[in-house]
Amino acid sequence: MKKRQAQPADGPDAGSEPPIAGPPATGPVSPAAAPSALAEPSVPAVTLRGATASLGARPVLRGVDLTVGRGETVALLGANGSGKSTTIRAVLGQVPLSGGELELFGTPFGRFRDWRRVGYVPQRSTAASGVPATVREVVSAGRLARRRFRPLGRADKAAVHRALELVGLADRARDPVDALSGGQHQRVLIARALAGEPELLIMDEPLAGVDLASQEVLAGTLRDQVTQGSSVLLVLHELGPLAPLIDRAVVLRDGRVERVDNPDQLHDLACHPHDAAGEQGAPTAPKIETGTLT
Ligand SMILES: Nc1ncnc2c1ncn2[C@@H]1O[C@H](COP(=O)(O)OP(=O)(O)OP(=O)(O)O)[C@@H](O)[C@H]1O
Repeated sequence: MKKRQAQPADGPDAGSEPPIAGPPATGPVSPAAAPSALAEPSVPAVTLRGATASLGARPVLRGVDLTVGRGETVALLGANGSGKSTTIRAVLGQVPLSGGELELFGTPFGRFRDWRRVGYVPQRSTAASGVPATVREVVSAGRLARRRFRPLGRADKAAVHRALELVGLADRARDPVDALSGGQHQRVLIARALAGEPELLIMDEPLAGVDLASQEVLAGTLRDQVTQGSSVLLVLHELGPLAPLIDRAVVLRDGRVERVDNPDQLHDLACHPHDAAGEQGAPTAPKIETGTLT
């Protein structure tokens, strides 16, 4: 099935800021990559090699290797505190690496400017609740990396509308975000990321605290993105309705990759998440230890 070919992002409105995530922290960067890597669709969207990072004095990432290929959907799993959120925050430049290498679309992080290619859905608890804005205004912020400080054009407004339709909230566009339920709020954040038409979508626990209806909307939306060739990196506590979309699950433990599960193992985990052994006593897939849903 799939996939949309990744387009090289250049041109006058190419975004240069991280996606609604504040300025990236500075940190060591890998050696320069060839400029042609930006135009090379086979180059992974994300490459982390031996990434280490500390929060305060505490070493949190202890040598993480992670690759998200073009059109690939990778889930980060692991117990509470294993370093999942820190890993994606490192990919976004919010947590500086103390060692190792990070490349986005083949470009060393320190030289990466093309943030319009990246969409980010933060954990819902860190999202902008209490902000006096309408649903459309929040979703429009997803075009900022493309527009910088210029007003939205027709294409921007169409992209915002499309994103709202994708998450089933077009009829709520004028409502204040504070008038929405938790699950609907999560859908707004997803629409904000989708409005930027990213090639790489990064999501931190998109299912946490989300009702079944919104989970299904999310699964459908993600399927649509993947079909178009987007790459997806997401933190999950359980695979749930997203299981069929996931190509690889990278399980973290104590800031390191404990193991990587392929689609067959994922099928077992999705169908028998709590079975450590099959009917004959033969092991199926090792159980994924997850944190609790918040
Ligand atoms: N600001 C901080 N300062 C110091 N330590 C931190 C900070 N934020 C997180 N940590 C610690 O870093 C470790 C990894 O945290 P992280 O949020 O990446 O884990 P996680 O796997 O996403 O956990 P969860 O499933 O609970 O969201 C944890 O031990 C956590 O206590």
